Amino acid sequence: MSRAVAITCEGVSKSFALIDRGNAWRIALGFDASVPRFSALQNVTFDVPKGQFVGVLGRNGAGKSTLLRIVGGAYAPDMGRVSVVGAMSALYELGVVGSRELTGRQYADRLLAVHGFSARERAEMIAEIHDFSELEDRFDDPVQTYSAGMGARLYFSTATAGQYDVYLLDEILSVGDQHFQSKCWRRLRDRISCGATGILVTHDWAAILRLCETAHILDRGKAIFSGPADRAVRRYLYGDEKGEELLDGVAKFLGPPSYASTMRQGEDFTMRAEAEILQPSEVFATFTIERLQPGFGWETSVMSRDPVLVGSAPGRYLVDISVPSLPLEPGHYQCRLGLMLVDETRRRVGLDGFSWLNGTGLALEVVGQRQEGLMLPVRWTLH
Ligand SMILES: Nc1ncnc2c1ncn2[C@@H]1O[C@H](COP(=O)(O)OP(=O)(O)OP(=O)(O)O)[C@@H](O)[C@H]1O
Repeated sequence: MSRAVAITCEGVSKSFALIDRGNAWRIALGFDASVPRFSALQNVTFDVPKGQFVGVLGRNGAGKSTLLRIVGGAYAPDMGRVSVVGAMSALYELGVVGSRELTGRQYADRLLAVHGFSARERAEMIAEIHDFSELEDRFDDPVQTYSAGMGARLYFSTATAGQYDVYLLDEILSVGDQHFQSKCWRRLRDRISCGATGILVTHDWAAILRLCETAHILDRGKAIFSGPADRAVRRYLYGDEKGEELLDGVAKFLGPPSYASTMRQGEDFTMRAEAEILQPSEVFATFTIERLQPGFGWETSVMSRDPVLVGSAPGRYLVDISVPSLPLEPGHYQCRLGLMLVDETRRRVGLDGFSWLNGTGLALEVVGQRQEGLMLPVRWTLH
């Protein structure tokens, strides 16, 4: 069954005039046609299904923000078509743009009015924005007296105060301090869980993994990759989908490990791998079980505390891992198993491994009753 599409971007291209001192006067006089142009986006096509967030990755100047602005209607494309279904909130930049002489309160009121909220709705929302932004007394000071972080907090709080169908987010994750960032994440998750659709433009690939199922990579205005977010991140980080750079020739696994890829919750989990040390050196192994919680990110569910010494002399070694009474709730997980060196500065140097990041993740499905045997002994006392 095909899913409803909320955002369509079809064959979108955009160029900008290359302005320099020599030709600025031509633009000023409206002779744009004689000014050389530079192509910022070329024939970009993608859809965003309703209820999904997609990520857009790319190096500086790749065209990410231009694309987002075209989707949001701030720029008109030279060619192509964009359609967005539903009410939209666009967070193009973190900071307050225009109207800096207004107070925070007046600014929020104006932005909400632009989005069509009635005076009554605005009054309620402004109280909530005041609270969420934590601007306290400064909310009634002119925006031009705000620090960059305060401006970003005002803008984020206002642009996400209403429940919109579509969110366009440009590098929103650098908003304010850690405390405020985690509030922003909570709010976004809240909106997403209510069925919002969106596009997240960022250099922060971990944020893409937290929020998006699919992602696109732009390179000099062209979409060079579209696919699952983890593959896009590998490609963005490493230039191909192979993944992490590993140091060759020290130690390696002799084939994939053996383990049961489907198991019942509470059963003993075991995994066996064979490794070979090729050069005399202390080789360690690490093991984690993780899962991607859409909207929350990768969470580590089981982790061996420290890297474990496999051996130091060349030869073959059996690596056995066990997790008694696997304490995982039903769901789909990924196991990561790696070999590494730990250098004198305690930096870990990867030698070989199985990881979703390398495209060699070890899938694990846990079946059983949700919550069965996993209840923490929490006691409630209500006064
Ligand atoms: N209004 C504009 N006028 C002229 N050139 C522009 C304009 N907006 C963007 N550009 C140019 O278009 C190209 C793409 O810019 P864009 O801001 O979309 O890139 P980006 O991928 O978002 O980059 P960054 O990661 O650095 O924010 C850049 O070379 C930029 O200089």
